[in-house]
Amino acid sequence: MRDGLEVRDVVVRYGETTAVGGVRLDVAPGEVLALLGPSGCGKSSLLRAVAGLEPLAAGSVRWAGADLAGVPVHRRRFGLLFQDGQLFPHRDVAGNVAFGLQMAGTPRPERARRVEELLDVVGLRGYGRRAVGTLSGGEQQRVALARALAPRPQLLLLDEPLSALDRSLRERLAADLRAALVTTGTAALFVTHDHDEAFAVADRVGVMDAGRLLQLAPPAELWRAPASRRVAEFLGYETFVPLPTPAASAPDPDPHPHPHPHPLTSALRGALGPRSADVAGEGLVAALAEGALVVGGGAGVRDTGGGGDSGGVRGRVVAVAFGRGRAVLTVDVDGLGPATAVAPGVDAWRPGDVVGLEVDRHHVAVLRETSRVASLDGEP
Ligand SMILES: Nc1ncnc2c1ncn2[C@@H]1O[C@H](COP(=O)(O)OP(=O)(O)OP(=O)(O)O)[C@@H](O)[C@H]1O
Repeated sequence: MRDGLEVRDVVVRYGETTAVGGVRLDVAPGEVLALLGPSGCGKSSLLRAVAGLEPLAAGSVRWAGADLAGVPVHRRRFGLLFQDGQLFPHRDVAGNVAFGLQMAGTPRPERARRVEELLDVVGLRGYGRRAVGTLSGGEQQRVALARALAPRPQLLLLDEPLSALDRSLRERLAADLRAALVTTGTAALFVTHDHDEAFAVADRVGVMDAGRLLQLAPPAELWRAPASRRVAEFLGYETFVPLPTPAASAPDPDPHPHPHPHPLTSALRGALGPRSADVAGEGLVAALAEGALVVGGGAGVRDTGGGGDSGGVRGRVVAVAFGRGRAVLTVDVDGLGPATAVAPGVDAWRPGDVVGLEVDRHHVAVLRETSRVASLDGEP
């Protein structure tokens, strides 16, 4: 018998629409797993099926080895938290947090203790007597989280709980949400379309598309080695550069070695080092996220010549945007087209500048593309 949640080949259908097309995953006790994917990929449907709110067309959902088919929502001991926490407006903060405990018949002194404890966990100590209508959106979601955690659910199911909040609040709350789950040792399944949020909250992230789970891995592993271009795109990789097999490491001696590899190909191979050699072979692609191309040579220095330290990769600035303490440039790299580069200094750059570019390998992943793509070096 296994501990925790086991989702096995779950299918959810709405009439002709297959929203979830056979998903298998586990959530260990105390583990936080995020489901990441675009709107309509089926992540909410999967969450609702685990909750018991949607019938399974096929497959099974088990907790601690017991099949939950036929177990109604309120008997699963799973907590639910949605985008809009839906607090009871006529109860104060403590009354909201105490709700589940009251339903379970928890004695009053223990209830009061637990409410204090939970308000502390979500950073709202002393808020018990406040009317919920006087709270900010972020505070209301904190109360909703405390209310969901109070009855010690075996699993907390969260559907985009932060998406109604503004960005800076979301970032802070994502960190606080993770801390609250870890502190209370609560296993959670967390649905989001925001990769930063998934990375901030989860121990492992599952990337979903069109009702399928494409990859499930810890954030660092997912970031370093996305299984496909589709996964990489969801994670925020935006530019894809083919990496032809270098002549030296090709299985057969290449009758047409590349005498002049594209400077960017060489720079990527140099920056990636053994990572690109490890996965030598056909169809390798480097995926570049924002931050992968960095304007070298210090602020205000333009490279109009041979490239200097940048290994000869040059780009022409097409557009300039402000990026929180740095410039985010759209640069046209010969043979690659438009790509994003970051640069020190927020107002030192103008469209038309030619800049030298370096590669920051922490923002680059190597993946294998099944269909061949044209090479920067002019090889097929
Ligand atoms: N009650 C329903 N009746 C019919 N079709 C539905 C229903 N709920 C969802 N769907 C469809 O199932 C598919 C998956 O929807 P689901 O809400 O699970 O996706 P999602 O990834 O959570 O998207 P979002 O982030 O927009 O909520 C979509 O094509 C959607 O239109």
